[in-house]
Amino acid sequence: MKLLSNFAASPHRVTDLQLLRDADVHTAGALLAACPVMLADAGEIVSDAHRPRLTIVLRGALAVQADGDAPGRPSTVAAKILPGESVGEQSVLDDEPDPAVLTALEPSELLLVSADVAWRLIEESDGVARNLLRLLSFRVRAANVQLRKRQKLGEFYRQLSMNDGLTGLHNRAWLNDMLPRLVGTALQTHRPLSLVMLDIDHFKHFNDRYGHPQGDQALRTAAQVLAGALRPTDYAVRYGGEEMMVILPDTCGSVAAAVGQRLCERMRLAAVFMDATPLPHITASFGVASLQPGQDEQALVATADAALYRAKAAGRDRVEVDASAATSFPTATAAA
Ligand SMILES: Nc1nc2c(ncn2[C@@H]2O[C@H](COP(=O)(O)OP(=O)(O)OP(=O)(O)O)[C@@H](O)[C@H]2O)c(=O)[nH]1
Repeated sequence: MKLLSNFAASPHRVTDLQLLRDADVHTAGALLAACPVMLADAGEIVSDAHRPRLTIVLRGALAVQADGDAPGRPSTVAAKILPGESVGEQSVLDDEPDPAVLTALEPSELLLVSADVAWRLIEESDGVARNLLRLLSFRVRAANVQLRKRQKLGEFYRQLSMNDGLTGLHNRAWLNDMLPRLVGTALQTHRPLSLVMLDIDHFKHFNDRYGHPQGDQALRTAAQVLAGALRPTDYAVRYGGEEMMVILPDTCGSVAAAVGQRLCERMRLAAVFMDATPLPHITASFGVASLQPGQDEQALVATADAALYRAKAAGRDRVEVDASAATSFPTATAAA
């Protein structure tokens, strides 16, 4: 930056400065008189990372870049400071250098006000203090709005990362997070919990014969069958490839076996359409298991998976219920 003059010798007036709008012009003018007016070139960084100070734009414009931007990444402009506006108030108030990076967006004239002078301006005029409070309150409000937007966006991406893009079911990442919690809750509360694992039959053949997009459509149909047949408290997960899982909290083995049967029948009957063209029906094989005392989620999944492969070996399009479902974890009532 190049020194142009001090404020007293510049053509700018106290009344042009928003922060000093309600200040006594003579007192404020006297306090600002010796403050330097600098000329910054377009693109020049004008922030001072070592000293708190107020920077007031007299001509041109400044970009404020958030301090949280990762190095090497294009920075995001958090705010634009126009003639009459100031930046750095908070750094003056808490006596900490401002970590935000200020860049001149065009050739700009800037009034630099040290923390000492800024404090004297505040002490001399209630109007300046009031303007400052209004400004800070506005900024806090704007920051809160930004924060809420980011939180919403974060939640949106979190949801997205927990769902399978093809079927819309929960995905493996969701399962890895949730199943241990569901199992833990069931064990702690002595409530039953059952799993149904299913795998579409001869799906390689389906893909080879009708094409991968048609296979994708069959997977979507299978997911719809699951989603349409479950209670709101149940969960359907795409476990991987053409294998899916249904988690049934608070459900004993005999009920889970009936759910498996119902899903098996609905899968067999479900029509698969690709652009209004009907494709052959699909079937799936199912394995049902129920949580046992002392069992962890991995053992439970392995038990349901083993039952599923017995269903495959027995001819597919059927439900195999593991012995654990017959002796399912006692409900609170049964345990009492
Ligand atoms: N279209 C499509 N196919 C998939 C997807 N994920 C996995 N597959 C296919 O699913 C098929 C699974 O084949 P296999 O594991 O041999 O099992 P299968 O042919 O269903 O035979 P069984 O399970 O024994 O009845 C493979 O051809 C995979 O390419 C997917 O997202 N879309």
